[in-house]
Amino acid sequence: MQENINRILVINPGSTSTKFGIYDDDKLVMEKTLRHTNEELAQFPSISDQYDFRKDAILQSFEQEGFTLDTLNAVCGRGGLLRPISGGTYKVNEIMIDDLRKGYSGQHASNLGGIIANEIATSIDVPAFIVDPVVVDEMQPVARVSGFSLISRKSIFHALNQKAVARRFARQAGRQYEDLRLIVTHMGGGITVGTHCYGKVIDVNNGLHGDGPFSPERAGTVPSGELVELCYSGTYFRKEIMAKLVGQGGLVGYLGTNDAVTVEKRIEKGDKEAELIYDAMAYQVAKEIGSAAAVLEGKVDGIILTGGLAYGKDYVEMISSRVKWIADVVVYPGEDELQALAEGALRVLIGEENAKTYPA
Ligand SMILES: Nc1ncnc2c1ncn2[C@@H]1O[C@H](COP(=O)(O)OP(=O)(O)OP(=O)(O)O)[C@@H](O)[C@H]1O
Ligand SMILES: CCCC(=O)O
Repeated sequence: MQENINRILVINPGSTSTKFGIYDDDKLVMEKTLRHTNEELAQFPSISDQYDFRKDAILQSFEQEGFTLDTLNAVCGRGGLLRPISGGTYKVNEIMIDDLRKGYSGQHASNLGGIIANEIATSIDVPAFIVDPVVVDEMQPVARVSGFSLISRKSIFHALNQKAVARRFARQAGRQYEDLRLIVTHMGGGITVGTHCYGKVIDVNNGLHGDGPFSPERAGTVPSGELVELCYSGTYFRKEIMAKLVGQGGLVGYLGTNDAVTVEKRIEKGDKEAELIYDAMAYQVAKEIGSAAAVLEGKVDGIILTGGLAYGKDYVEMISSRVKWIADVVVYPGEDELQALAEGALRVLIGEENAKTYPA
């Protein structure tokens, strides 16, 4: 390998997969998705117990592809439910590892990203980083006020992909991300709608167990009084209610599947319930985009739709037709997360940016 090229291993643990890639600078050399079955993961009581299983799977596959660790200049993982921090690239440190291990803000597969990156990097004495974890918090003060004085709104969202696609939009428009006012909607297992104002996400729904549109497997905002009544009805355990909000909410709760492709097939066959629920999911996303447009006072440079659901042409149309009066709608299906991790690490390795220190 040429001496002036930085080889970076990037790691993105998801709920049902571990994705990793090798980059020479920002060029993809190899990428792999290791899928984990329910049975495989069910043997681990918690996400942190999956650590060795996921790390060994990466290392084994890495070697099978003919790569050796000593060629790496850095390792970068997707960061997890840490303390709220601003966006950017962070060097992994002890406080971070401790927070990731205990799940400072909760349990999420991405908690393993920084831990695995750190272990591999330490073994070969190169730096380990995380980039734009799900807890990136750049919300403006007014967005934090929930209306219920005991609870503040939180920023938990697809920060890595949202920022990556926003930068991609800016590059394609010949502009700087920091000069744009954008609405970025990531639509995957969870759905988050971010209001990006001059390089900061000043408002966003908490897509994990907070608010916003319902999604393939999460309930999003629900009528609060009735939820409280249900919690105290004696019918459900706490765990069951939580599962109905996250994991078994949204499409799963109504239609028994989190797979939008299956839903589309049911609609084609004339399933009216599926049609209504699918349309409701688009309707709620469109309403959230409308709210973001109000936050940006109607001055919006673009609306970006991204994530797995953005592959669905009909679904995209159901949203676009409701919001295209606000600004042009651009669709980037899937996600750019591995590339975003590599670019985040590279910006630091080539001195374009300084790595931030967690938790400052
Ligand atoms: N071609 C397609 N048409 C419509 N929907 C699709 C298509 N491909 C994938 N999807 C849907 O996208 C959703 C999953 O999106 P994605 O893969 O981004 O989620 P994830 O990575 O599991 O979760 P998250 O993005 O929230 O981290 C599923 O509902 C899936 O059925
Ligand atoms: C909302 C945080 C990312 C996810 O959907 O898992």
